[in-house]
Amino acid sequence: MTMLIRATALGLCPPGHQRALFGPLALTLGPGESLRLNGASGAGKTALLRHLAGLPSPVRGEVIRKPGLRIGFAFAEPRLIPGLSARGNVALPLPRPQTVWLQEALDQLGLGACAALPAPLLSKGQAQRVALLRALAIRPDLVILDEAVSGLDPESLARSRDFLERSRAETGFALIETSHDATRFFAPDAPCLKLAP
Ligand SMILES: Nc1ncnc2c1ncn2[C@@H]1O[C@H](COP(=O)(O)OP(=O)(O)OP(=O)(O)O)[C@@H](O)[C@H]1O
Repeated sequence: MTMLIRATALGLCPPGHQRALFGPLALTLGPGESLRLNGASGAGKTALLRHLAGLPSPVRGEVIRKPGLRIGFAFAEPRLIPGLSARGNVALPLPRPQTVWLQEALDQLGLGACAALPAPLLSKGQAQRVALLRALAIRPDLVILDEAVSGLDPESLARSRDFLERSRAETGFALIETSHDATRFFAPDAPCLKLAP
């Protein structure tokens, strides 16, 4: 099977730490596969996810990504563009205007009424749903969710779960996720990689 990501000799020993927080460890992820990352606060989950995605990170180790791999990344902190509306943030990474998809997606996540609001006026849970849609908008091969739904109420969580599952059924993306709340994993039965010394 073609691998999306293959990583080896992963490890983290941040400046000022006497010993490694985790590693060495390796992981591979193929199309449509899921992986959960587990570890105490400060274990290095966000740092590892950033390293896998090619973002600046103190984690060391080789990462080979399938050429052209499209990664949709959503963090606990939504990191929306403040000068754009909710709709504008989701539309930003779209390669071309997809008005129908956009409106349906916003409605399905319960964001229809706030779609025109500037990002700074959204609640945390609204902003997290916008960030989730933005991650899915590019039709990614791999979705990385880092505590991405931690602020959602049960109904918003259920809507997000439905939307993510339907998107996944259409495009078959792989998923790596982390959550301190085990009930908030989208793939709770997926293999779990525990980060620990
Ligand atoms: N750019 C960086 N430079 C130096 N150290 C860093 C950097 N980024 C993270 N760290 C350190 O790496 C360690 C792991 O941080 P990280 O945010 O990955 O933990 P986490 O497992 O995601 O924690 P939480 O569950 O609380 O979000 C922390 O000690 C942090 O200070």
